[in-house]
Amino acid sequence: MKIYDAIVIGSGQAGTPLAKKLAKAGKKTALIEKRFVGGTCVNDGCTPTKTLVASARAAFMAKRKDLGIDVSAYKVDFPAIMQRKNDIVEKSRDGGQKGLEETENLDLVFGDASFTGKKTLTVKLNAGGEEEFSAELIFIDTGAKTSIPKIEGLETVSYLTSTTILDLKEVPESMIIIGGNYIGLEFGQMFSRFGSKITILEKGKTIMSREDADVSEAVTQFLTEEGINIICGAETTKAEKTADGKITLTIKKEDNQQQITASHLLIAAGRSPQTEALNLEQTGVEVDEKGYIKVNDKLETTAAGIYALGDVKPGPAFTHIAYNDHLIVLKNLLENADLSIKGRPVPYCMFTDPQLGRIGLSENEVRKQGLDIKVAKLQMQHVARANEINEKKGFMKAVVDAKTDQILGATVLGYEGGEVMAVLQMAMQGKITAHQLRENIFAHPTLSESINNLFMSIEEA
Ligand SMILES: Cc1cc2nc3c(=O)[nH]c(=O)nc-3n(C[C@H](O)[C@H](O)[C@H](O)COP(=O)(O)OP(=O)(O)OC[C@H]3O[C@@H](n4cnc5c(N)ncnc54)[C@H](O)[C@@H]3O)c2cc1C
Ligand SMILES: NC(=O)c1ccc[n+]([C@@H]2O[C@H](COP(=O)([O-])OP(=O)(O)OC[C@H]3O[C@@H](n4cnc5c(N)ncnc54)[C@H](O)[C@@H]3O)[C@@H](O)[C@H]2O)c1
Repeated sequence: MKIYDAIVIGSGQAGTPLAKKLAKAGKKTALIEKRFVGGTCVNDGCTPTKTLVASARAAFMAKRKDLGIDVSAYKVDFPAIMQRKNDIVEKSRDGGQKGLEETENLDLVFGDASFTGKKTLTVKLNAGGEEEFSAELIFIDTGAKTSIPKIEGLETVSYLTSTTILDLKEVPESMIIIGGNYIGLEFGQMFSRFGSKITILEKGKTIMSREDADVSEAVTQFLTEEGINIICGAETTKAEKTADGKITLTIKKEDNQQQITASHLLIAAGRSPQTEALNLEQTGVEVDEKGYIKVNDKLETTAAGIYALGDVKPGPAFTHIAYNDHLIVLKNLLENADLSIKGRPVPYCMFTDPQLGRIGLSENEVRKQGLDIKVAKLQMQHVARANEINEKKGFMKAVVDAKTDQILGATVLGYEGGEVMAVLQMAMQGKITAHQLRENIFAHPTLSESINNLFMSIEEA
């Protein structure tokens, strides 16, 4: 039995920095990872997808003629695109691994961990054999994996997930995507721009059903204009392989039934926590009905000394949230801080083109709460910078408390929407009022400059 002060399971966006900092603080630490250093974000999530989104935008720009440049011929060199993606992923993964290996007091162990007792684990080593580990402090950062919906015949067709799609060798001729949210929409637009004929099937009434209706309407419009077929309110009842190796789905929409065939199928219908293999029954760590580890506001599980961070716990599943989780746990443990996840800002950005940057409450959420609010809204076509670069799709919107003039939430659906959203996030955190922003000096002509005009729209309303 190898005895440590701390064991971190999973080298994700919380586990990697946590293990490193615990070791640097003098705690003898083991970081156990079954696959690759960096977890989902580096290997199968943010890094590869945003690298590919950039290539897809380059293809889209080559096709556009509106800026007066006519690229008479262009080719999507898919192997080169994938090689660029692989190079960036490997550089990040290798850098992360080297950093861990060079950290004193830290052992990086490649293997699959599961509990054998309250504070003991067995690790099936990737190199072969098994080893027992024990520590008083254990941190679970095992992330999530693709959820596979129950569809008759799905097991008979070879479908892709957000992980396996990253190994494609050729651009699919056509692809059906089940799920119309982050993963489905980012991959859908990307592969459409690479040349695939894309159909997105969403079971909800709209795509991006957690967002305001004006957001999902605008995104539907720009994706449809690019040639993507979006079918909402669609239940997939059956999957079959055709004689020529394609995939046919039977879908039911209201009382109508229809069949759609494509060369490829991507499942993007959500993710579920990786807790099954952990054998949590051996500890006092409880999970909810979906398998997420139950935690309190300080990320402590129901077992003393065991913490859960990142996507394996309920709540928003983003890299920056997993990273923030590690800061909360670390500072509470090592610096006697009293940090919690309660009330922390949860910004996010969906990397369609244009992007959707979001922070705080949506208009819908605020109205449901019955708060007295004012809404500021500005179409991107009225933004000077957007006109100059001809990126006029989308809008900016902010919800403002009528009494305090504080911003409660913001939506920036537009070119580099995530960056403009971050400016509004800082204003919210710094408690800068809508009135102050209306008159603030921003450099001209930037996209952020239009924050003046956004808040002027309240006065004009
Ligand atoms: C396609 C895609 C695109 C995304 N894009 C974005 C984006 O643009 N922005 C954003 O903020 N977020 C994005 N995300 C979400 C983001 O990747 C996750 O929120 C983030 O990686 C969560 O980090 P984590 O620390 O919880 O776990 P993960 O990064 O998932 O790491 C968990 C690690 O634990 C390991 N592990 C699991 N079980 C065991 C075990 N029993 N023993 C040992 N090791 C184990 C896994 O191998 C994995 O390496 C994306 C996700 C996907 C799938
Ligand atoms: N840019 C980003 O920040 C980013 C990008 C990608 C992924 N992510 C993270 O990854 C997670 C997973 O993303 P996701 O898009 O797979 O999941 P999601 O849970 O956000 O969305 C899944 C969508 O699939 C639909 N759906 C579920 N079952 C279906 C079925 N049988 N048929 C048709 N539609 C169905 C749901 O209604 C929903 O709209 C997200 O929580 C997100 O945090 C983030």
